[in-house]
Amino acid sequence: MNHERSHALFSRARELIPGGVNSPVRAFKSVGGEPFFAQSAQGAYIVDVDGNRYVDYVGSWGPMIAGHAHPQVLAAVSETMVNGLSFGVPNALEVTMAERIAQIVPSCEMVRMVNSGTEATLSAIRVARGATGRTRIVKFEGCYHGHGDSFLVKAGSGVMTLGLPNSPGVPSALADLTSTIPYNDFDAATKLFDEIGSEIAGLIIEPIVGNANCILPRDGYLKHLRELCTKHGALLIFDEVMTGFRVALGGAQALYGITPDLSTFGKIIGGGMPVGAYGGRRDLMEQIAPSGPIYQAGTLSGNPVAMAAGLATLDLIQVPGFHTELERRTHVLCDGLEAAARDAGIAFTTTRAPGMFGLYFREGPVETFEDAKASDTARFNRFFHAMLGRGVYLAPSAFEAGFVSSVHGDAEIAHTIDAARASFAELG
Ligand SMILES: Cc1ncc(COP(=O)(O)O)c(C=O)c1O
Ligand SMILES: NCC(=O)CCC(=O)O
Repeated sequence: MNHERSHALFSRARELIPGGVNSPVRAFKSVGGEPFFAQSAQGAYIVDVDGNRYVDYVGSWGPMIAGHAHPQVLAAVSETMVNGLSFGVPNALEVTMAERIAQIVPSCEMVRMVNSGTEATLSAIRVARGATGRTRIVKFEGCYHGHGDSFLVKAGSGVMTLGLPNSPGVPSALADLTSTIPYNDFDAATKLFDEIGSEIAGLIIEPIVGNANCILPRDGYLKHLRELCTKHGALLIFDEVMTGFRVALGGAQALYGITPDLSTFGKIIGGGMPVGAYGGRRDLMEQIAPSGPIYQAGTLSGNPVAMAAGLATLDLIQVPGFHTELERRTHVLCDGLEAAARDAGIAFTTTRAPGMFGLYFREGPVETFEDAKASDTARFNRFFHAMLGRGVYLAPSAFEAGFVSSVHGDAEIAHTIDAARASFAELG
């Protein structure tokens, strides 16, 4: 594959943009090599500036659940943009969006739109602190909630990939207020709440962890956390920026039947435009300015074009059976990859939730962050490049979930499994 133009762009980018990228996970740091620069993307495919075409399992890190450049989403954007790109006064589409989210996710009795997942999570913990009058936050090792100060403590995603789980620049006075515990460890949560439960404002969790590869909750684990929060007067915050509208229409909270106090969203509800949202119990959300004293704001929040793209995407995924089909495709892909690895005698396993998956170069099961870290990442890196060379783009890190969209059809999945068969054979 020729990557001449991408290489030239990356050289220019590195002169002026730190690391050549506007978000670290794009830099191919851990897998090695250089990122490709996108020219266009359509359906399940992304095409680079050198004309190479890849089946895309990153999907812009989550939003493209209905495929890239879906005609209905593009039409909604074009129809909306001619009326103006931003108003700075309320518009009808943001009301429709709030109604839609509240209808799909019943725990969100009220919703506030923001511009990224990071904004959603940092606003949610501000509400948790403001409403409870407490300061401590609990999170889980390997979970990523965006780049807010309070979350860059033993975080996943790029910070973990780059070995920077505790970022410089976060004052220790603030980081010390974030306690981290191992995901899926019932006793660690009980013990922490027994010790400092009365000081905990909120516990934030990726109900399915997608930023330390892909780790599913053990039976009863989320319920256990719900009970601990209720008992100790702390708020349970589900960060559904990744899982929301994906693992089920109503997100992980619908899949597992748990009601959080607050939820955060992003990615899919923007349909590829910059969007985030947070919502939850009415009594909590009413404490946000201007109805209450907890301040949170945004020049571009509720942007009409972003709302239009998000609503059009929600229209596409609200079709009955959408998520069942997404789940089926995820299984076909993961079963195929496991079979190919078995035939090649490679220690390999997958984890799956509807529309998302994890790949591990080790035997299963994978249930904890420690299990995920025990994957042979050097092998993953070689596999990543072997797949890329065969026209399959996986997340460029052993610690990121992959995404399946509704337009990853039989042909794309079959191509992926064939590519994996050849790639596994090369790994030896
Ligand atoms: C679970 C989770 N929360 C929060 C974020 C932050 O979202 P954003 O990158 O839009 O700020 C991400 C992804 O980046 C995420 O996966
Ligand atoms: N799972 C990782 C992300 O979704 C983050 C994308 C980014 O930081 O660019």
